[in-house]
Amino acid sequence: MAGSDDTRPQYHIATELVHMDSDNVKDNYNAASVPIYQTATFKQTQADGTGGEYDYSRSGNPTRTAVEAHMAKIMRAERAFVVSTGMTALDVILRLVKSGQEIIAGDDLYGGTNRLLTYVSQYNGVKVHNVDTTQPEKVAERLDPVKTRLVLLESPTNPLIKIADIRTIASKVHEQCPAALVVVDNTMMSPLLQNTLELGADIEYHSGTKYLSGHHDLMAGVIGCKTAQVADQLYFVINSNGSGLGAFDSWLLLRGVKTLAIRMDKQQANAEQIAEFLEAQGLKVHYPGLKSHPQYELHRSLASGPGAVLSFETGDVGVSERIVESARLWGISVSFGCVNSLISMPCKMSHASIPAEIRKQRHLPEDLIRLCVGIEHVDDLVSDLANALRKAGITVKQ
Ligand SMILES: Cc1ncc(COP(=O)(O)O)c(C=O)c1O
Ligand SMILES: N[C@@H](CCSC[C@H](N)C(=O)O)C(=O)O
Repeated sequence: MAGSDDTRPQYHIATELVHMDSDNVKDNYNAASVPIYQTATFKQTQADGTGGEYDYSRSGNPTRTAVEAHMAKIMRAERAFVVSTGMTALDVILRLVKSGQEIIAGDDLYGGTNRLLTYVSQYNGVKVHNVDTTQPEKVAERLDPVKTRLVLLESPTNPLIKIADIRTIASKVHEQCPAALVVVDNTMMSPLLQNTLELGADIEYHSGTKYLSGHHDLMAGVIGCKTAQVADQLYFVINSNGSGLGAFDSWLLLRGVKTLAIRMDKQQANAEQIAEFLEAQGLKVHYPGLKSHPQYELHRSLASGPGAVLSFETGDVGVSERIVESARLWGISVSFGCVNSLISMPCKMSHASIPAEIRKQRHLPEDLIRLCVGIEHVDDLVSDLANALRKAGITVKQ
């Protein structure tokens, strides 16, 4: 880990989230909160343009450096970067892939990720294989020691909450394709619940728009790299295309991440109760905290909790629409990871950019409802959901 000090105690992640290493916060006045360096350029002392630690905010900014160093510590990364959105994080990573090379990705993945992968396959001469990542052998079948450059995983997947055995897949990839990189979108778990670099990934990225910030008041992406070599390549891209996060949003992200543990603990506890309530109604619920989840044990071996996003099927699109529109506390909205609870229909919202025939091929149910559980009182959330189910014609057992 960058800048690690062997004599420093290793604290629990909930503690690490709150405390910043003091050498990451250089400030003339000992400000308790990292200052927002809202500046495009920095004065130099030498005629050759040197003499200052920073020269231009596209290349580096002290507020951004502070949150990047903090995220590297939290993710146990050699180096971390913060960029303008989660999709920008993926876009920066995809610059590592050249024409003629191949990517292996899941067949259940965020709609925007699918859209960007489709773009690179159409315009950049990159072949993308979409496979069922719940089966490591399906990934292994597509590995090519010469062509495979990236293996891109989500676990749990968005929106069907399937689990990829990151550990097994990473070891197969590294064994068969030493030049390939394993990349994991860890947005749904956050670094609090799952550390994918320790599970074998080379790059972990997040939509910082979600749990890391927690309040839906900014867009951000976070990338953690296992090696300095990959980090140098990604920094070159970020400096070249100007995708680094601005100072104010860096500051907001840093403020948000400090409360990640307390938010996620509450959101997850609520989600567990809501998943049990829905399952008790006879609905098909996708949530790795339920023993009925086909990969319950696998998920427990990868992560320290099931998180706070779940989805369920009603068997009828009209019924699902009535449930979504009848909820009062659950806001109809895309995104997740915020303190307030959200309800959505992925096929009509977050995953609408995946063409209908591909959604069908990949068995993405049109009636699927996704719940992103917040920190409200769980009784209010259950009661609001029960009312919505009743309004949609479902008999509710309490
Ligand atoms: C799993 C996942 N990864 C990445 C993204 C992209 O993040 P952003 O919206 O910050 O670009 C999203 C949602 O947008 C997502 O759900
Ligand atoms: N209209 C947006 C939809 C964003 S979905 C955001 C989030 N990842 C989710 O899963 O809810 C788009 O076209 O990208």
